Amino acid sequence: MADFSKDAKDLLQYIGGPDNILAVSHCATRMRFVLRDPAAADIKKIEGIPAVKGTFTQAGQFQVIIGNEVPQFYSEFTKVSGKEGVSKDEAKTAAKQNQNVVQRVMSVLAEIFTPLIPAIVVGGLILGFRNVLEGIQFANGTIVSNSQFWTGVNDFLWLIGEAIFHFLPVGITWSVTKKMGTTQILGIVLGLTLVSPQLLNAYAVAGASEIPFWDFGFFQIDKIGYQAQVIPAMLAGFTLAYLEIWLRKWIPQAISMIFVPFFALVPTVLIAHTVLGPIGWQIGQWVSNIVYAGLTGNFRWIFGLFFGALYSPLVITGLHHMSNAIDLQLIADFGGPNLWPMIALSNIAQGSAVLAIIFLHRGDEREEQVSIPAMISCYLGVTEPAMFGINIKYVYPFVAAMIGSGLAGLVSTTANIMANSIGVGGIPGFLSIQTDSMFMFFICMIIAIVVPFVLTVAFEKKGLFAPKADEVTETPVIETAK
Ligand SMILES: OC[C@H]1O[C@H](O[C@H]2O[C@H](CO)[C@@H](O)[C@H](O)[C@H]2O)[C@H](O)[C@@H](O)[C@@H]1O
Repeated sequence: MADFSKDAKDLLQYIGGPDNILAVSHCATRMRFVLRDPAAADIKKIEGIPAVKGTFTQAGQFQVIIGNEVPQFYSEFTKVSGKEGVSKDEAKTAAKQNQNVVQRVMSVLAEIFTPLIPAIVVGGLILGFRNVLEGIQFANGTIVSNSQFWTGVNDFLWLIGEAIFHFLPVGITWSVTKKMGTTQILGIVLGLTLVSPQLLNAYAVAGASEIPFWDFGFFQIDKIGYQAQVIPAMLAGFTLAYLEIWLRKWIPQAISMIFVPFFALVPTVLIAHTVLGPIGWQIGQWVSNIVYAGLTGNFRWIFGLFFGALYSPLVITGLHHMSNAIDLQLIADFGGPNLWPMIALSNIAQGSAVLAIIFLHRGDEREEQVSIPAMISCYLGVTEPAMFGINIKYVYPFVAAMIGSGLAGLVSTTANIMANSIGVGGIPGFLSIQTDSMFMFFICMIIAIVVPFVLTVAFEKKGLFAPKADEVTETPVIETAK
């Protein structure tokens, strides 16, 4: 494991010392700071730190790209700086930063869904494996129909798959309370009330001859579950969090322990089952119907082309995780996401552009220390080390990857490629693809590997999209928001 103690100390010094840090956190590959005085950070020096692959400012956050080892770096940084996490005041300061409404919505979605990804990826692999066990027809039937052992495995794995996908509202309401800094256990309880076995399962609603209800004499409330639903859970989660924040302002400290949780949770559960749930379900269906129509309509190839090409620039902004909200709604409504396969292809395309750079610059040991791990990381679903360490630096590999990804996206939507779930967004991504889409997904993978590779080689040879030599030596600074 790398020793980051010196790099962490240097970062602390160049960023302006502990007093200049209002908040620090990290995501999959970056340290994210809210700085008191952003001008006090010496960007040139920070980018000279060996562990740092680049910096940029997005939506008021100063982000320092470290790569996959960011959790270790973060823990070292918290030791040397004594700074950890985000306090309420700090969060307020961060919220005041210059974000427009769209940016705010996207970053909120990204923050809520990022903590859920590890579980969703496990779920995706499980669904893919179960698909092989019970979905593929061999000459004498499926694996499950021929083996008690594999039937047992298949049933057992659904315990985990169901927990991840059907009980997803619990993860969402928990994540909302975590993001809002309110009581997380209340978020978990609220989520459980949306998927409780006392309710009619969401998947049984369409075929039910009658809907059970709570009978209050002069009015009734339907007992409907919100299994796998995203928007009802988000609406309920935010209602709970804002109600709790509001109650804390009014209820005296001495009795807040009893009254705040009670008056936050009970009304929220009631509103969730009367208003927010039905409305949220409807909105969720509209969103997924619109996206699904875009992904399956006559012009789906254009949608695929643009989404494929533009996904990696979206990753640069850090707002890409909001796509998980849409994919999860597509899973709930259509049994699988058809947006996510393009995400996996885009990540593969970035890795392939780096592969071309490794080939073109073979023998450059210094660069290979960055490029080889970055390529592996891309092929396993994390692209920032590749993009910030190599592709954006040289520009033409990034353009080549965008073109390759756009073409792969075009083919993916044209062929209606569908996944079982969100999976590992790289080469292992094929494990999460539905069996009847598997062949075309392999074709798309070939496109996402070959096109960026060939174009990167061609662009370098022809000098196309290449920055001037003196610009390449600098690690790029990408300003995506002022
Ligand atoms: O910012 C980290 C990475 O985020 C995305 O990948 C992660 O989420 C994907 C689902 O949206 C999942 O398939 C992948 O395995 C995860 O690593 C993004 O696609 C990556 O480019 C990015 O590096």
